[in-house]
Amino acid sequence: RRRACPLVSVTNSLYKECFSGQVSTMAQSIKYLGQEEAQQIDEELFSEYGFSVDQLMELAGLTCALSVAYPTSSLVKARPSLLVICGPGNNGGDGLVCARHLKLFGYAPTILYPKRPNKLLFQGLTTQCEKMDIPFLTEMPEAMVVDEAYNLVIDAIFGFSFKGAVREPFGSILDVLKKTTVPIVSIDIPSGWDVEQGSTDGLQPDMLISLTAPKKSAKHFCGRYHYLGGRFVPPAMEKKYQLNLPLYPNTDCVYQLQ
Ligand SMILES: NC(=O)C1=CN([C@@H]2O[C@H](COP(=O)(O)OP(=O)(O)OC[C@H]3O[C@@H](n4cnc5c(N)ncnc54)[C@H](OP(=O)(O)O)[C@@H]3O)[C@@H](O)[C@H]2O)[C@@H](O)CC1
Ligand SMILES: [K+]
Repeated sequence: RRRACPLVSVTNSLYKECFSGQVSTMAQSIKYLGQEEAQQIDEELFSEYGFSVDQLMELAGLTCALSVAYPTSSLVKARPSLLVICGPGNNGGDGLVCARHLKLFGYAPTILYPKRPNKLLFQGLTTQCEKMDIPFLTEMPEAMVVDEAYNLVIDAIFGFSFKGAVREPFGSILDVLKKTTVPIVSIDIPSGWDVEQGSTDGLQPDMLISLTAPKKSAKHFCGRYHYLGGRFVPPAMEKKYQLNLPLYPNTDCVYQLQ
């Protein structure tokens, strides 16, 4: 059983105050996306709507940092240490952006980024983190070490393009994560889960941050906090895919679904 997550409990109570009475009714109608539909929307944002990957990745990663760090000034003073584990695709890119913003918010992230794509985008994001004095680990620590050294793990390993059996080195990393007790925050999909079916013996994160819209596997999420982020969907796209997104309040970029 996982320990209570002090970071997210504060976030939760604040959001409850803001949204009491509205959450369940509005959340019911949100569309849960299948894998192909999520990929199609992603592709269309770039091809038809003119967005660039790094633009949306910045917004996605910022949303994730905001979800973790929602005004918690006392925790910022304590400089909680976090482990951010980044995978080889865009989910990993979200993790790098998230780590950079968390550092700016006063947290002390450490990154594990074992498989780095040979692309300028990811090289740039890595350099930005290095220049912010965010340390990079060379290997995944044992579960006991993770529990002692970090207050929170951010899972940015796989997103909506994950398929099939987990390949190394990520199988071993996920095995360690399953043994840890420190709270886990998963970006978009709990890594290792089938994007639509979920997983019965996989990671059980405490927080899930769904980007753009939740994926079908999110129906199997049993953790405490489910946030929606990615407030960048143009209304015409929302209408076309009948996403039925909730109204983000004011200028907020995070919406609590659960
Ligand atoms: N529109 C949005 O909402 C936005 C979405 N964004 C984010 O993008 C995410 C989707 O990104 P994505 O398409 O790059 O896929 P993602 O899952 O990160 O990685 C694929 C990589 O994983 C690997 N891999 C796959 N299966 C594997 C296995 N079994 N075992 C081992 N490896 C496996 C695969 O490797 P390969 O098959 O190439 O060897 C490939 O390298 C999305 O979830 C969200 O977080 C934001 O950034 C921007 C706006
Ligand atoms: K993930």
